Amino acid sequence: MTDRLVDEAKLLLRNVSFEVVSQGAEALVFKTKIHPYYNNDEDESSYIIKYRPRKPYRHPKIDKSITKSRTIGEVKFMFKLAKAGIKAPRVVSTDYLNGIIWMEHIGYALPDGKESTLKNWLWYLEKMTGESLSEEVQRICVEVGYLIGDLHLNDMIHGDLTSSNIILDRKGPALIDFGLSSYSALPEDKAVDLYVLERAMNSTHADYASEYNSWLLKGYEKAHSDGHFSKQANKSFAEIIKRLEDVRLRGRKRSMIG
Ligand SMILES: Nc1ncnc2c1ncn2[C@@H]1O[C@H](COP(=O)(O)OP(=O)(O)OP(=O)(O)O)[C@@H](O)[C@H]1O
Repeated sequence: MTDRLVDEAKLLLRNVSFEVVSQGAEALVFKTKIHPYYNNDEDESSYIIKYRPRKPYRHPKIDKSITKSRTIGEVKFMFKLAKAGIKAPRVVSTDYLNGIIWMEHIGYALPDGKESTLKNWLWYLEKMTGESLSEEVQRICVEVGYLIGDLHLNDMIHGDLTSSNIILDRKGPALIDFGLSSYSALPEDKAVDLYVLERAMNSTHADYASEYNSWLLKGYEKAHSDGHFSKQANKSFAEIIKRLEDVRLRGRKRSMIG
């Protein structure tokens, strides 16, 4: 399956050598050294190519239109993030008709060779070092919470916050994967975004999730209370947290009913 999709991508990306990074539900992700427009043989930069393949079970016309609108939606969201100064990869180029986004590669290799997603980093610490609750982990979780706070202060919703969709870069944490992103000023939508992350942390980092989640919320609160965005931000934080409690309650009821 993947081989066929990689072959399809090779046809679209002629003369571009790449390695496969991941195959998710929506897209294949490749890493390349090649810049789409200029000869960069001399520089050390890497790029990520995200490719949404055709879905054979969809009518071709509908498939084309879905791929086009999702790719454009993701690219626009990334442009807005850059404009708002929220850390995320910069878009280099897009071929939206073929579902391709070429973007800056961010992050670095962890000592075990894996990409520096928050998940891989926390797992590495959990398994290898016994330093899961260090001051550094607390600082990074607070920074991630602050980043998400900034996202929400700009009325932008990620839609799929997990520890895999946060990459630790030398310049600080950054968000990736905006395939489910949207725009909303509603506390409910922001609370659901936070709840998705809380659930993801609970399932992916079960032993330390309560500490991680409380540090993430601490950073989220800091973004709302340090006055860098607006004076009203504090009030909106209180509304979001109230909503988050409702969302958690609904989540618990749903899991009790099954
Ligand atoms: N700009 C980037 N820089 C570095 N690594 C990246 C970048 N974008 C994606 N990746 C890597 O590729 C993986 C998958 O990317 P992404 O989440 O965008 O794809 P996806 O198909 O939507 O994934 P999924 O369906 O699993 O959520 C990430 O977890 C990360 O390891």
